Amino acid sequence: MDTKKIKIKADHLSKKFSLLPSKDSKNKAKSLVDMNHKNEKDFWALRNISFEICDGECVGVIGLNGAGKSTLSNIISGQIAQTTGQVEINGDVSIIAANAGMQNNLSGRENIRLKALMMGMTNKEIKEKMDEIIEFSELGPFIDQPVKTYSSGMKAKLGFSIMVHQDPDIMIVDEALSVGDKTFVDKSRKKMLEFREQGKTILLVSHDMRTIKEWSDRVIWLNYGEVKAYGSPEEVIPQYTKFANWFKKLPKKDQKKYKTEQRQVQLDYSLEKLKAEITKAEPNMSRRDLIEVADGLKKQKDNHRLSIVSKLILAFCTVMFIWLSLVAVSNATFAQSVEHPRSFLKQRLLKAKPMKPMAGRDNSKGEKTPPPEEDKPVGRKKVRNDKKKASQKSKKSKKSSSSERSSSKNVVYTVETGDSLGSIADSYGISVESIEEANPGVDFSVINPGQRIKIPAAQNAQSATESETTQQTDGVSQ
Ligand SMILES: Nc1ncnc2c1ncn2[C@@H]1O[C@H](COP(=O)(O)OP(=O)(O)OP(=O)(O)O)[C@@H](O)[C@H]1O
Repeated sequence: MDTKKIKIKADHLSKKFSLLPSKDSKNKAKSLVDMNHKNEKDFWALRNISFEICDGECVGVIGLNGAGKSTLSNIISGQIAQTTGQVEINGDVSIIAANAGMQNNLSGRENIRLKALMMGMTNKEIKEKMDEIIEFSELGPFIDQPVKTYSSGMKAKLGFSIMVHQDPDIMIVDEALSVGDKTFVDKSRKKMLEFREQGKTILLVSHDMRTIKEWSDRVIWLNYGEVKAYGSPEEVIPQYTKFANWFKKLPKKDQKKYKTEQRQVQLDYSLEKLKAEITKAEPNMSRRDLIEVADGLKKQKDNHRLSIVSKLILAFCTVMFIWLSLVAVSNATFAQSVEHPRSFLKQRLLKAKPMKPMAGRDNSKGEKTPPPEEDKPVGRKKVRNDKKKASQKSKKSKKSSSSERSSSKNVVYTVETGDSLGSIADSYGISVESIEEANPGVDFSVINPGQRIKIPAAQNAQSATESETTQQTDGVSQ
């Protein structure tokens, strides 16, 4: 009985990338309004991949350029997420790729620190291992230079040194053995051998069949995103070599035709095709499992597009943003705008009548205010900034309030939306200071709709007189 533990298990793994539309001017204009990315094309870099890798195994991954080898190693190392399927990883994974995994703007030393922290090493452990890692990397004084200045061989040396000192359970080596110089490659191989003897798992991505043959217990051959073969090196390598030789011997135009056809298959792939493949390969799958697969795939469907719920949330946020902007530029409070949305919108958008302050409710804090006092009637005249409008307004309101104004009592004015202290003072033909004096202790730095203000008696009477005079004049002229 095989007692080996499964270290990596992939089930119906797929990876879909969205290809951006070509950048001609027609597409550029379209892309600006293409919120749902409808012009983007789906490209399936991996399609329905399933395999298992056990404890202590070294599995080689081979295939032509663009076959999906790096995409697969990036999914297994957790750098990118798969589109469908499951990946089960039992243990810590560390990846060394010739061209990936480094922060290019950081120095070699900073990258060592960053990776060590990501692996959960403490500051003390990092300090203890730092010199050892730097020495293994052979980078000498270059360790403090930004990684973007390194050659690919130098990057591989740094990556490999970090990885072997992290001591992971699963090591992914993506083309890293082919870029260093011979002494470094020999040193790296020795470390990998030690690693293997400890019964750890290695995923080795390489174009070099000799390296694959030397190291691998099993080989996965990927071709344009799908597994063409998975088995012992003796089985798979000859099949792949035969295919690679056939491909190389094709005339250039036939090579191009073959590539175009294969890429088209990757573009035409879909979740429906994946589902059909799964049900065909596993006809005895239980109804429950089938539903699970179908549900899982449905969830992944169009995952880069906005769902209905997201669209609704987006629409709601947009409306709220516009509404709050209108509230911000008006003198109304949010509560008022919501309670009287029509008059608020009329006032803001159609520039019609100002919004009435809410009866019995104060302004900003939404606190209750007492209703207007009947023995001290509230001035309901429309306040305008210029004196002419103010006097016209006085005329209009004469019938309702001139007698009250001409009395020697104080008038109480209820502030309306759009009023300022200056405009109120103007409309009564009095000074701002006199209003302030008549309302001791009131902070007039901000006035709110619904706020009640005493208008001083003397000037009030004067305002009424002026108002009446204006009316008489008007009467003569008519
Ligand atoms: N981010 C991405 N967006 C769109 N397409 C991508 C992306 N990453 C990879 N691809 C495409 O996915 C396919 C597989 O790429 P991948 O790098 O995995 O191939 P590979 O087998 O590692 O190639 P190579 O041997 O040249 O390193 C390629 O056609 C590539 O263009």
